Amino acid sequence: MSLREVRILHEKITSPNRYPFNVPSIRTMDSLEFRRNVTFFVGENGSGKSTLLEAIAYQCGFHTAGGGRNNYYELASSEAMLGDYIRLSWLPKVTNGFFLRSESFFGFANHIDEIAREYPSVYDSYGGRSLHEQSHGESFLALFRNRFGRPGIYLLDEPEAALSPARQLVFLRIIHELQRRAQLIIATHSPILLGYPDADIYNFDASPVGLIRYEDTDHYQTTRRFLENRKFYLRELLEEDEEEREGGVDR
Ligand SMILES: Nc1ncnc2c1ncn2[C@@H]1O[C@H](COP(=O)(O)OP(=O)(O)OP(=O)(O)O)[C@@H](O)[C@H]1O
Repeated sequence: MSLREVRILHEKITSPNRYPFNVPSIRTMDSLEFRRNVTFFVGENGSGKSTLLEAIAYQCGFHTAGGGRNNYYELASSEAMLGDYIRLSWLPKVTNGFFLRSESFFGFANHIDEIAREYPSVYDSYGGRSLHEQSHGESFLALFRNRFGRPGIYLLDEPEAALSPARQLVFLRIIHELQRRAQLIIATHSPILLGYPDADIYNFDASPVGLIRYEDTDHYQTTRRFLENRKFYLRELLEEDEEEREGGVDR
């Protein structure tokens, strides 16, 4: 583990009411400590996980649309608006690694195809063929298996997006191998990935963001309740919906 802490430089912020400084998790955060090789960010949609992860990627010098230090490509890099307002503390400093954003993976695959026109051997790092010739989930796993091996820091934003539950379990093994020589920070909604043992989970729904036990996350509790008693759960959910509609205002 080498990234020890991220600190928000509140003293530099001049427009606290604007994005990203007005996001509650960011507004109330002084610093986050990284104590383990695997750290998860969990929280509702819009709670600020990607905002912070992107800012960390920016400070690492990774392309903020996804990729490593050497992957500069046309896809407009998102501005990582928080990037200049955080400070990272390292021991030791690492420069190697990868930032994965599921939503910009398509652009990344194009970029690799372009490189391959001149250097076909680039595919060796991505399962031997174009990422576009593999299914969404296959291409993710090809990237994880082939490119994620070296020591460094891996910042992953919802890596489960394309993976079936069985492949998420395969991915857990990849995480397990990788964390022996690398640090991973993963924003996720997957109750399977979150179950990885010996990880810290930071809850972005809390103000300030704090550690949470796996079993206390909404993701675990909601999934568990659903799976344990699906019929009852659905009846409540759907009937509530009908009652709301019946009692609702006519449009
Ligand atoms: N470029 C932007 N300009 C203004 N607001 C933004 C911008 N990007 C994100 N936001 C807002 O900031 C908040 C945090 O967004 P962020 O993407 O960090 O959430 P998240 O926790 O990663 O969500 P998800 O789980 O849905 O990916 C949201 O309310 C979002 O609408």
